[in-house]
Amino acid sequence: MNVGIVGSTGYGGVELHRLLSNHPFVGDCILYSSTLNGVSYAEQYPHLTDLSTESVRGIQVDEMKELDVVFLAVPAGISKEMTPKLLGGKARIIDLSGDLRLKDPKEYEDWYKGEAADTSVLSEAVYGLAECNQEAIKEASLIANPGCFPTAALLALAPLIQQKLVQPGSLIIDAKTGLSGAGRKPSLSSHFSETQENLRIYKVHEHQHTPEIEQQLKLWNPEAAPVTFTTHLIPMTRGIMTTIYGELLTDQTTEELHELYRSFYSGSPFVRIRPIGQYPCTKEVFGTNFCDISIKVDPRTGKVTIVSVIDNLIKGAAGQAVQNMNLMFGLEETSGLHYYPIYP
Ligand SMILES: NC(=O)C1=CN([C@@H]2O[C@H](COP(=O)(O)OP(=O)(O)OC[C@H]3O[C@@H](n4cnc5c(N)ncnc54)[C@H](OP(=O)(O)O)[C@@H]3O)[C@@H](O)[C@H]2O)C=CC1
Ligand SMILES: CC(=O)N[C@@H](CCC(=O)OP(=O)(O)O)C(=O)O
Repeated sequence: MNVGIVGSTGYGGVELHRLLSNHPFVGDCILYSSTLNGVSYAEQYPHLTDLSTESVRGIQVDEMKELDVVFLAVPAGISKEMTPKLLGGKARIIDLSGDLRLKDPKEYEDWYKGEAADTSVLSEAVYGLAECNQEAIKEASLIANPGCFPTAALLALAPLIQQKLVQPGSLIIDAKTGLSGAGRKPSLSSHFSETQENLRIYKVHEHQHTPEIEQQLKLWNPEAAPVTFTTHLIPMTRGIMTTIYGELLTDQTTEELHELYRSFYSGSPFVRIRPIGQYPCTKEVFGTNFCDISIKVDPRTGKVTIVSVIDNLIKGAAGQAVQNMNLMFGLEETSGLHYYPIYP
């Protein structure tokens, strides 16, 4: 398969390049940039010296349409313009941005503060939460790859919500992220002096991933209600942890819920349900496509606590995109994604 990466100079793009360069079924991997043409990729990323011999090319839509897959690793606001130009060609498209995830254009306008993609494009886009939407993903020509926080939160919640075991409206999703989630372009809030030895809450009740989480919860259970979702910046490069609290509707024990989760994810090679009493940390999934989950009931309060961790650049972005590509092309779901976590 021949693939292209738009936004190849960004963090999502360089992670896609790493995974696709080591993928057994990928041939050419063409690197596109909106600002550079003919510049060596290893010059942009010196850790690839003698490993990457490619140069970055200017965006060429006609050429991209003839590839097998085009990954759009570009900021929100770009792919909604680019996707209509690519649709109808040979290439299947996987968009890593938030442009095509929300089905209701009004939701996009409210949360992303910009004009939504055309409704015909939105209706063609399949939400690429790989563990939960496989049949649609296999047939899709356009994938809206999930956001990093929704991936961690939704995988942690899927069994509970689908089984209607928690009080709708009681859910609190408390998330922490490393700084690479903000992309390569530096800003004041990602400045070393502003972030090291510091912990900061941000976008309180305004995070653009809130409607994405709620949209999927409602598809699983029409009675699902708005969630409380908060995000915090942690002085580390990669990793997301979500700690989720919800009120149980029945007297479930930890053992029962643990068994439910194990059985729900028994066919999912990238979701690891931890043994009872063991809680995952971000380092234990660093550099991999895993999502590790733990669950515990508090009989005193009748509440359940679920913890999930992912590597934001892999399961939260490039890795899930490659997993979706594998599903779309009938390959083993794990092709090119067999990495052990880098530890310590
Ligand atoms: N970082 C993460 O953990 C995650 C990111 N995402 C999403 O993935 C996408 C990429 O994120 P990330 O790689 O972190 O971001 P970066 O800022 O690191 O990279 C984005 C790249 O997009 C390209 N770009 C910028 N403007 C344009 C434009 N007008 N037209 C075409 N290309 C443009 C730039 O490359 P050039 O100038 O060379 O064209 C840039 O390198 C974003 O939508 C992000 O929200 C999703 C999940 C997790
Ligand atoms: C640390 C940091 O700033 N993370 C970003 C991650 C969001 C993202 O990647 O954007 P999408 O909406 O395209 O998924 C944030 O919280 O907004």
